[in-house]
Amino acid sequence: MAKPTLPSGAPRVVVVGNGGHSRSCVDACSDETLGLLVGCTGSRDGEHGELRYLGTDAVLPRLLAEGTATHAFVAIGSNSLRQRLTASVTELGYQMASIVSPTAQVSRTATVGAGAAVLHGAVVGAFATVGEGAIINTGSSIDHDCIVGDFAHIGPGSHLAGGAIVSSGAFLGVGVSVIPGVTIGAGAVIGAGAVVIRDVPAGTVAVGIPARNIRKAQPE
Ligand SMILES: CC(=O)SCCNC(=O)CCNC(=O)[C@H](O)C(C)(C)COP(=O)(O)OP(=O)(O)OC[C@H]1O[C@@H](n2cnc3c(N)ncnc32)[C@H](O)[C@@H]1OP(=O)(O)O
Repeated sequence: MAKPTLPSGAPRVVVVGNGGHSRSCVDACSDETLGLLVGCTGSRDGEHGELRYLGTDAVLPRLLAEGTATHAFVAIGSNSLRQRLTASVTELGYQMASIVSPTAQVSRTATVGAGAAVLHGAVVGAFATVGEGAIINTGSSIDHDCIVGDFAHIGPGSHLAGGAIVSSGAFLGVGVSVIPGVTIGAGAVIGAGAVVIRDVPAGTVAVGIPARNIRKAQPE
């Protein structure tokens, strides 16, 4: 990626993770909103496609100490791993960057937490809240007054109607619809294409139309 000219005080951001979700996040970055992307860490050497690979996560303390990076963005699709790595890089002393695609629409009355990603074409409605480290994936929408908890993931093309709540660490697969006012519990998993019309308990897998609880979610 060509290095833009930025003010000397601009955030210097290392992207933690170099898999598919990382590629989507970097594609949704703009230099104006994020700062200078200095490269990525991860386990798959040289496979990011866009960012310079800086090594495994073991290089993170050095990057911070030498001033190569000031901020981190954890670009990992797994909710639990993203949460653990966020805790680790925060402990190291990194500030957390968040990503909002220039093609996303975020209401001026909405809040987007540190470390969150709002990807291409997503819509975050009036007075909605996106928690820390949450993912609002490509083409999804969360309408007015929705709450998406910390480290939750709203999958591509999923839609939350007004006032719906997706609790911390929950995952909605691609193309899920949630009717107004429903609460999805912490760590719940909602299968692709489901239509959720009633509350889903924490730690439960629910699938289908209407969504039915099929089992307990396994720890990731
Ligand atoms: C950018 C990105 O790519 S973001 C990532 C987006 N990822 C996704 O959308 C993945 C969403 N994942 C799913 O939908 C998965 O099927 C899960 C998590 C719901 C369940 O996965 P598993 O635990 O492996 O379930 P498994 O495949 O064993 O299926 C269990 C049962 O549920 C059914 N089932 C599974 N998923 C669904 C679904 N989405 N809708 C309806 N029924 C389903 C299966 O047919 C099966 O039924 P049966 O017992 O009658 O045969």
